[in-house]
Amino acid sequence: MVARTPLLLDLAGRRVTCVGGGPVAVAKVVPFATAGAEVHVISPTCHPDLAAVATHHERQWQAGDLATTPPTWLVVAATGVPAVDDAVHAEAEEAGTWCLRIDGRGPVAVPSVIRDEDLLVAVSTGAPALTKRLRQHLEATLDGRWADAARTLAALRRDPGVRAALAEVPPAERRDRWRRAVDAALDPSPSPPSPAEVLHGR
Ligand SMILES: C[C@@]1(CC(=O)O)c2cc3[nH]c(cc4nc(cc5[nH]c(cc(n2)[C@H]1CCC(=O)O)[C@@](C)(CC(=O)O)[C@@H]5CCC(=O)O)C(CC(=O)O)=C4CCC(=O)O)c(CCC(=O)O)c3CC(=O)O
Ligand SMILES: NC(=O)C1=CN([C@@H]2O[C@H](COP(=O)(O)OP(=O)(O)OC[C@H]3O[C@@H](n4cnc5c(N)ncnc54)[C@H](O)[C@@H]3O)[C@@H](O)[C@H]2O)C=CC1
Repeated sequence: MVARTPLLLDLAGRRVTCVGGGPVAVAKVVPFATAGAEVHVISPTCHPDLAAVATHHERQWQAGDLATTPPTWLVVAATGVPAVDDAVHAEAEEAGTWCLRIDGRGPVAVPSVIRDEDLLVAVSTGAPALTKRLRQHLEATLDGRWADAARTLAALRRDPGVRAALAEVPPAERRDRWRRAVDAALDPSPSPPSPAEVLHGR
């Protein structure tokens, strides 16, 4: 078992290089482009859905391809050709670049994701087919009030008025107000307390 550590990455404006342009590359890399990554594909062929969101270099992988300006943050080894994916992976380790291998043999892997604006649930198991089934099960059973609460509370967390009000109270009181704001946001009663009022201490 590979014990991978879950992290949340902000890829906006960051360089992602994808070696290979087949259907699996599409599934992995289109979401990175949607998240704002600057995606370059190095591959003799490139699926149109990937070409639509990336710069396509129509050729095979060459040693030195990760020495880019700006630097490559993440490389996806997506040829399915072991010798090529090995070469990409080795160069990534040398350069300190994260490497997602679609054959599962790299340090980086993508989870299954349920996303509704500020709410994100990520799932991983040792078996991708089970991961997908669990994601579908959670999606079908996840109550919409969690996403509603996330939307409300994340907006309040960014609100300068709320930040200013909370800056004036000691950390223990701040934590208590957030805990009560969560209770308010999840309160199913017809006229629940307002999370904003709770955070302002009113
Ligand atoms: C390690 C990882 C690396 C990575 O790709 O990041 C990886 C590797 C491999 N996947 C393989 C096969 C399949 N992958 C899927 C589906 C998904 N695979 C995803 C992620 C991951 N797949 C990473 C770890 C995930 C984790 O930790 O749980 C998901 C979750 C996310 C996504 O792709 O967005 C997405 C579901 C999205 C959703 O929720 O819908 C299905 C199901 C289907 O297609 O219906 C199958 C066929 C059934 C099967 O084989 O299990 C093979 C064998 C290929 C072969 O044998 O030819 C390998 C290589 C290997 O490790 O053996
Ligand atoms: N991680 C996952 O979720 C999954 C992984 N897989 C694995 O993915 C692989 C198949 O992926 P597909 O996208 O279907 O493959 P594919 O064969 O359709 O695409 C491979 C791509 O790599 C390119 N390529 C080949 N040699 C190259 C080189 N030297 N330099 C640059 N590009 C090169 C090809 O032109 C093509 O665009 C298999 O190894 C399978 O085990 C399969 C299903 C799911």
